[in-house]
Amino acid sequence: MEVMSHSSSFLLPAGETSAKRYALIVLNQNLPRFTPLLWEHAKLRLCADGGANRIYDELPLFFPREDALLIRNRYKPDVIKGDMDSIRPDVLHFYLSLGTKVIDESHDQDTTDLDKCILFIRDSPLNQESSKLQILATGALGGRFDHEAGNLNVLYRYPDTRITLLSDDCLIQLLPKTHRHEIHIQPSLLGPHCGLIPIGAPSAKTTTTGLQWDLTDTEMRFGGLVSTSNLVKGEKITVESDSDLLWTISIKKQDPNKTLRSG
Ligand SMILES: Nc1ncnc2c1ncn2[C@@H]1O[C@H](COP(=O)(O)OP(=O)(O)OP(=O)(O)O)[C@@H](O)[C@H]1O
Ligand SMILES: Cc1ncc(C[n+]2csc(CCO)c2C)c(N)n1
Repeated sequence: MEVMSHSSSFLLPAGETSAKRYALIVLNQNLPRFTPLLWEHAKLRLCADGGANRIYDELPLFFPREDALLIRNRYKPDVIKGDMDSIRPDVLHFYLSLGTKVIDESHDQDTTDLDKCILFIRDSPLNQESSKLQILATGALGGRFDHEAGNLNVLYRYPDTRITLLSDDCLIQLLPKTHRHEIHIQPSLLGPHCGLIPIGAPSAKTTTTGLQWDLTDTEMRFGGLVSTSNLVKGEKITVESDSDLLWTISIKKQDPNKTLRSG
């Protein structure tokens, strides 16, 4: 079975990481503190409908000494896509005037704005077969539970696309059962709390290394055991399972001597 390697180098401060190729989707929730860093290194920047209000309102707050208009001009989304029932008219007109591509899919009331943005990225010419874009989505957790469940559902809907859901507190990725997984942790940024959750279907056998409570051919199911409040022990975790699992790990609060922001 092939190994899939995971690292969260996109959270490393500028200059401390090798090439990163990802698209960023800003959802309609408070911007995590590391949004400016993610924005600056993204190959494509999208706002899902009301996510544009967050960029407009909240990004200038990261730079209190700078002029808000200058910041809004500097942090211009490439695309705003969704059913357009949450973006404010003033925000829409502002980004239209800057040349942002706006895609109104109000006719589709069966898929979420996050779904719509993921399809745009998958079809983008920047997403090449030889070098696929990862997708990072900010504000995916810690809000309305129906939205959170819809956000988790996109991980299962597009299992061949590397999607990371982010909040200020944690990240979530899907570990498809088709691969063995090696997860590389930057201990200064991530952990120690983590979880492995068989949300789509039960797992008859999951085996891990590198966790405080490792699993050895262990069964997991809702209504039985799911691995929450686990702890990472080192910098490398391995996971093998007969079922797709959600992997989640906590994001450390900012070290006052270091900044996750590059601006
Ligand atoms: N409270 C939340 N918690 C988690 N994710 C959210 C939340 N609010 C929005 N999102 C995410 O941001 C995307 C855009 O949000 P937006 O508020 O524009 O959606 P919407 O479809 O207008 O929502 P509503 O169900 O309120 O009509 C959603 O598709 C969802 O992925
Ligand atoms: C069974 C079912 N439940 C809910 C919706 C509503 N819905 C799902 S995604 C979406 C768009 C949100 O931007 C809306 C309104 C539906 N269509 N079908």
